Amino acid sequence: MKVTKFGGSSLATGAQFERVIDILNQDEGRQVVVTSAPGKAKEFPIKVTDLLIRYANETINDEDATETVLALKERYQTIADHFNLDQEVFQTIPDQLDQLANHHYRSYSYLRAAFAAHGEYLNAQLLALILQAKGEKAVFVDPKQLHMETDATTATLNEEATYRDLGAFEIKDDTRYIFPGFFGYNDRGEMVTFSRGGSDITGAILARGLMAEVYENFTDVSAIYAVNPRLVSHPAAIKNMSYSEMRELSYAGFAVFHDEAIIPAIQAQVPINVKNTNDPTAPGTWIGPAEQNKPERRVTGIAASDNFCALYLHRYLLNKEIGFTMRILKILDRHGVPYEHMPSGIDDLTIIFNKKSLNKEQIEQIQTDIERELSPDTMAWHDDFAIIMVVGQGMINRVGAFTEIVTPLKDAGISLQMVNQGASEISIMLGVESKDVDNAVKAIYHNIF
Ligand SMILES: Nc1ncnc2c1ncn2[C@@H]1O[C@H](COP(=O)(O)OP(=O)(O)O)[C@@H](O)[C@H]1O
Ligand SMILES: N[C@@H](CC(=O)OP(=O)(O)O)C(=O)O
Repeated sequence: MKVTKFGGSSLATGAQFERVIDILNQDEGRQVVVTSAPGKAKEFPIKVTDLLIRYANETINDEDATETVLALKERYQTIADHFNLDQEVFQTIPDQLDQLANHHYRSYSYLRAAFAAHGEYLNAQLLALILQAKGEKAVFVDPKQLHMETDATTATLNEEATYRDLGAFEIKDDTRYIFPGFFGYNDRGEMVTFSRGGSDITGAILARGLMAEVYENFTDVSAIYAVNPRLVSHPAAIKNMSYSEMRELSYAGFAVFHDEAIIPAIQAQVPINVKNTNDPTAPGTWIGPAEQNKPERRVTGIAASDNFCALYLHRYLLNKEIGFTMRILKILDRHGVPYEHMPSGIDDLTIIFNKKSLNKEQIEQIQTDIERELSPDTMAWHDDFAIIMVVGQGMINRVGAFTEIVTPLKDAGISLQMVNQGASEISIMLGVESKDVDNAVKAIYHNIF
């Protein structure tokens, strides 16, 4: 049995749904299907999830949501019309959109989560209705088996309860099960979402919990490329790579696959195959254990993200001072702020944060506390910090790899803010100013590939 996830671009229009149904019919093993919400298409420049977030905000602010609701209904209606779905059968979808605003929610966070989750919730129902209308045995599954913990904004999976329930989920040979991606339920029966792009995570959890032979992830590119195809035209395709390589690359900006979705696949050793809905015969990219996925080249991929900010600290004899780092961690803990990386030198230390993890007020408070409690000689806040991650199982011995990466930056006149060749032997992390990041990635890519 395979778990097959389709991204928003694969389910954006009726024509895309038709491709998806063809793909399902080509392989009886594709029994567990995960849907995203309808994504962007030429005629629809806004993702359904973003429309739902707008609808949620309008509801919270008591604003007129008529236009947004109409736009949402139109997205699902055009898909239903493509298949001449009986209007009476379809009607449950627009009805649920109307009802969303009438429910009671414990807080605005739960309201936002429930609204956002409905993109996939309704799309999975619609796909099941279309398949049923075609005479196929397809059932929509409300993902009650996905148990979520804590509040709506920092939801995590309750692994024990989830994998226990998935272990008991019965799969009949002749049936296709259509699960919505992106959300689960907490103990109180409230919908709670993963972070954006989280339908990939649902697919991976189902692949692990239902012991799939493969986790297929259908998107709109024929492979994962060595560099973002929006940056370099016709980049080298990655035929296969290890779980660890994918995790580092997706963490650092390869938006094609969610970085947290690797973990359940690793835990159950389920291979992942990223494929293209619009080019389904292309082999795509395989991701699996390192032993079976030997690298073709020293460098597998180069990812970048400017989603970071950094605090630079300098103090002479920092290396000799016991407890300096511990006091920094205590300050961060006090303000509830996680950090991403903390590379250090003999007298310097850089703390790198994800921009989404802290607000302006926290930034100011952290700096005030560090100034007061640690008296650094220099302290500088970098708001425009980007990270480049050069990743490759083949770099493990690294002889020559560093020169290959850094020389093109020097030649392009790009100043390196930070280099971290830390514990992970398969990656080298570089910090540059955001304005330089695209040119830096292109320069490294063209020097290596
Ligand atoms: N290295 C990469 N290889 C392939 N695609 C990438 C890469 N980095 C970023 N992308 C982008 O990821 C997109 C696919 O991810 P996403 O938009 O989330 O798809 P889906 O809607 O199928 O979930 C591609 O269209 C591409 O622009
Ligand atoms: N629809 C959600 C979840 C998701 O995974 O979408 P996609 O598969 O289109 O990236 C989002 O937009 O974040």
